[in-house]
Amino acid sequence: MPFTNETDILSIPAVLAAENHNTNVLVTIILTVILVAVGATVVFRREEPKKVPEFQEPPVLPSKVPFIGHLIGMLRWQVGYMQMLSSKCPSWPAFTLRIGAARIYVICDPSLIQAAYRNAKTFDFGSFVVESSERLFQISEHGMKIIRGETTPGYDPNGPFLNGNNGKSFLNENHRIMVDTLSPGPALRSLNRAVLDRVAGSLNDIDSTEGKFGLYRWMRDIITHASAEAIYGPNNPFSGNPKLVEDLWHFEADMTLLMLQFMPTFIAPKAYHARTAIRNAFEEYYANGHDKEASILIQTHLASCKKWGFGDSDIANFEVSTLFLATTNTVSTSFWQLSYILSDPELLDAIRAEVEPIIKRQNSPIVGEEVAVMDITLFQTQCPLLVSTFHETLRLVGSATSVRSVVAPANLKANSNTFSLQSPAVIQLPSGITHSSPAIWGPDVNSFNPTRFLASTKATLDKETKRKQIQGYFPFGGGKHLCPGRHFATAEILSFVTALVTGFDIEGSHVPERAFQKLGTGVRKPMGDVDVGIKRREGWEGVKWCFDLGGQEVNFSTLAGGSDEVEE
Ligand code: HEM
Repeated sequence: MPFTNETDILSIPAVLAAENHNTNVLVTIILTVILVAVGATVVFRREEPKKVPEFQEPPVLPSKVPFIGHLIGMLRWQVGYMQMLSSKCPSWPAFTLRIGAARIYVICDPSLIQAAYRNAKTFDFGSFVVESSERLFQISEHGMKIIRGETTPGYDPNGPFLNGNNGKSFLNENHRIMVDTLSPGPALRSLNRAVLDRVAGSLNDIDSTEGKFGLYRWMRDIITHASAEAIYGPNNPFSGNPKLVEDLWHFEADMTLLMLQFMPTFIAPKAYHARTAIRNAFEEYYANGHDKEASILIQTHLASCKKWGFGDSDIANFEVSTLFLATTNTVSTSFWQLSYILSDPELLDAIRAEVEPIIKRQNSPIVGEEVAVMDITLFQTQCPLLVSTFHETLRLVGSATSVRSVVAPANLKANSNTFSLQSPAVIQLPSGITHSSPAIWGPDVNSFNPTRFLASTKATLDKETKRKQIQGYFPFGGGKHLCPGRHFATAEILSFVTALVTGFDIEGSHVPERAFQKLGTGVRKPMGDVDVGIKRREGWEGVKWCFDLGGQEVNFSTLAGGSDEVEE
């Protein structure tokens, strides 16, 4: 399947070319040089390439600039680059990019993507976690030895990386802790309870005198404070410290540049100083014993860090990553879902009518006021349109790319496609490609269709389209590393958005343009902010908001989708 016109490959679709981006030439050149070196280290340090001749490799997509053309493309267009390439060859199930001698396999076919997720043994994520811990979180050499599994009893330098997928190692244990404490059960329940109490507090503080403010930033700050309090307890470093909240988002904005470890105070000064400030604040937090009031997630993680021998300084270094993961995608998803609903008056009315029955109004003898209690266990059964808009939002603005390294030569097989993949190599599974494919979603792929994920809509699809949509929609990734925070995020987003559309009138909202998507971003951000005014809706003026998690466990498995079953 050769390309007939190479110029086509590197020409830029209007939608991407129109986007604002600020990658300057100097930084691009520096990034290019350093990432070539990084890529070579990641790719070559483990094994020599071995060939599996049985089947063909995915076809090579050439670039006009030899050796580093695709690297320059990735740095210039970042997350959007794979989408650009794929739009030039929409029928290709996968393609290979060559950067020097290194290979990147980009998988576009939904069945092949799911096949790759299932084989976590061959397509490994651990090496990327090790690499980013070292580059982004400034872990000491002693800490890196623990992370690389070198302090594990019986460590065999020639054995499987990180002592195997499920073997004894700090990373495997930490992964298990995340999955266990964030899956439906008592730990998640208390986390949900804490985050929603804090969200309710923010809603109850709203009065009509606020004037205009930026909607994205306002939601960002509420979610950041609520998540920090739920995860780290009432004396978390962010409480009463708006500067540290700003710092978290400065870090988030330029963390890719920090990963280069090249003149960080020059190329990413705000992110660099922000990381130091957050790290110092967490060191003080732990020194003062505030972690005793933290969530089970943090207490279990801390016990594990201590057991494996991490020093206090490294423990503080880790924390920026936890809070970053817990907020970065949740904030944008909440903002977009709310904006899409508010932009369509008929949809807004329909959602208000759908959610009102799950909100009970009652006079509370405790607060002496009228309370609006939202039963969040009923989203799944009683609010199909709301849930459909949640998924449609994630389809349109969620474009995370899962990356895995191919640790042994393998065949990737699904339906009629089988490809041979060499090792070492990197595979990329960009959800941006499948989420925006007209072949999967139809001609209205670029529009927000609120009913797309309703069971009644899906029932009209033929079997093949239904299969492609199920497999091609993966905003939370998949396989062993499927986002463990998806239940927590779903509860928080749906509750927050539902309370806002039901109890408040938000004036001036519209759906903004999307910002240029930097490497490392999962959910796209808005370009700029949207100035709005907010006031209590007629009939809801005096109520206090409160979220009820019901008598039973809130199980968001069906809502958040996905399963973490993988081949071991
Ligand atoms: C709308 C919100 C969210 C989205 C769209 C999202 C998306 C993702 C994606 C795409 C991945 C990579 C999965 C892969 O490569 O297969 C991921 C990983 C992860 N997410 Fe989320 N996430 C969200 C919220 C959260 C929250 C709230 C938390 C924590 C409370 C969280 C914690 C994590 C962790 C710890 C990982 C790494 C998992 C691993 O390495 O095994 N996420 N997320």
